[in-house]
Amino acid sequence: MGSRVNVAAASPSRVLVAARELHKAFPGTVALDGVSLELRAGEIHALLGGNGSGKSTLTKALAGVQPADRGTLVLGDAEHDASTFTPDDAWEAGLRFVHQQPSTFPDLTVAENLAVGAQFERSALGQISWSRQRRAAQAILDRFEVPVSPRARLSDLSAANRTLVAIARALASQREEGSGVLVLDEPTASLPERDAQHLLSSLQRYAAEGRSIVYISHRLPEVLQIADRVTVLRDGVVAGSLERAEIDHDRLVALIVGGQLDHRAAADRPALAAGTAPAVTVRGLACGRARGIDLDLRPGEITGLAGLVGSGRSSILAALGGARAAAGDVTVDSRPLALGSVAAAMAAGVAYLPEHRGDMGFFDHSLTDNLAMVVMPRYRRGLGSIDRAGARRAARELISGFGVRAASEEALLSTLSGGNQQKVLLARWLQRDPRLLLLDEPTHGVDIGARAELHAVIRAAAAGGAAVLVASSDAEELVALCDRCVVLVAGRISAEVPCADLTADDLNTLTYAEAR
Ligand SMILES: Nc1ncnc2c1ncn2[C@@H]1O[C@H](COP(=O)(O)OP(=O)(O)OP(=O)(O)O)[C@@H](O)[C@H]1O
Repeated sequence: MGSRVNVAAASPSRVLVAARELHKAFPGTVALDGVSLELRAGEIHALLGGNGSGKSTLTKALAGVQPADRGTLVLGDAEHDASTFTPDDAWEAGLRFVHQQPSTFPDLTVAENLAVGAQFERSALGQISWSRQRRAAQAILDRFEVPVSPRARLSDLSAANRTLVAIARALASQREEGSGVLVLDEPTASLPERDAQHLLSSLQRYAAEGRSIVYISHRLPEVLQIADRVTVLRDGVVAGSLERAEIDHDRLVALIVGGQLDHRAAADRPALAAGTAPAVTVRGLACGRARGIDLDLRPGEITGLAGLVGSGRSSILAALGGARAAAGDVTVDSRPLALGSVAAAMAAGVAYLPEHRGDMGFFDHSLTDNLAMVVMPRYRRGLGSIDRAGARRAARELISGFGVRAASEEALLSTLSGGNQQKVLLARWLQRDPRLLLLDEPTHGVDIGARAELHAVIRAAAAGGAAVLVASSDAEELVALCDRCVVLVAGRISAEVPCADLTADDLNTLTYAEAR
């Protein structure tokens, strides 16, 4: 990485795209309030900001998929009215976008994925030529140094390589070699450390060729590592822009949260009394890749599940949440739990927040409906009527208690930013005072301030008597949040370590060492 040519630093580089004074309002929210941004050739430009600060809205305005209400976009020599900017304009100007879950096709091969949206290679008779297709794909993979075979099915690749294929596809369609803008929305959010590093060094290479890379992330260590410049949004305005030499952790945090982080969240919890009986026992659990899983989960204890993608972390949580078929013996408060049934799990006091919000429990209704749905008996009145005013009151309290940024309790869940949706879903389950709380990537897409708040909420749930099981690809998060960590390798538990003196590096070492 040290050999990288930093074009941005070497010369006052060309501005490829400039956004000037963008405004965008939604009912009840001003998402962009005069935002300006310059993207230069050869730079990695980090776009940061708390949940709901306007990052996605700015990205959508640049992509033309949700134009700004007003403002100007300057693309090379051409000036566009931002309110009439279209996806075609963005494409023509060489703007490409890769989202957190890239829109690739898992059942197709790498070569097929690279051909979709471009042109399939055809023989002289006009038929699709698969051998030419594979050769063309190989050339793209070589050019962007993506270490996969054109014949591999996308679903068989690691998450990092899937993302790299999506990026290669986006870059290959840019007209001029080594120019244009690539916007990446949290590409490393669910990648383990080593895969994330692989992706970051690829991005540095792509920038050094003269592109501009916009990098949206909540992971500050990555930003410190790769950003040439940073723009921080807060409440729809630019809170600050920093050049490489000015970027440091504390400055970034201060710009993102608008002050100091609240460290109360990190306060110690009372130590767990020795000999506390487990609230949940798991014996011989088998689900997906996970096999022979034995766990004792005690009330008040937060247990982390560490492991690489595909190690079985998510399968274990889904099995205990009743969302996947599974075999084995599980008890909650000494009573056997019927596996494979969400209803049985809920009745036993299990609350499960899956990794992908869309998988389970995301209903595009109002926040009130989403929060009330798991505690409906509280609001039922005689003759089938519902105490709607009571549900709205409770929703308002939860929204303020969890610091959710929303226009009102009647806003649709889909109109909230990603991190705020996550807070609502966590708030929903915590109302039930669960006995077992299962959290898969609980702070995925959540900003640094909200993350501390969510950790405090999770600790409070444990202090209230819940046994908590957390899966995360972020070792920092696990060691900060958990009492102990269980390391999974290829579906089996390979180690169990207390977190008191554990560092994230220790945990990563365990995870990878065991994987060899
Ligand atoms: N379609 C919409 N309707 C109503 N409000 C919206 C809509 N899209 C975004 N908003 C609001 O605009 C604000 C900015 O949201 P945006 O998604 O741009 O934030 P973000 O910085 O990308 O957040 P996150 O880090 O959580 O993804 C938020 O308050 C959000 O609720």
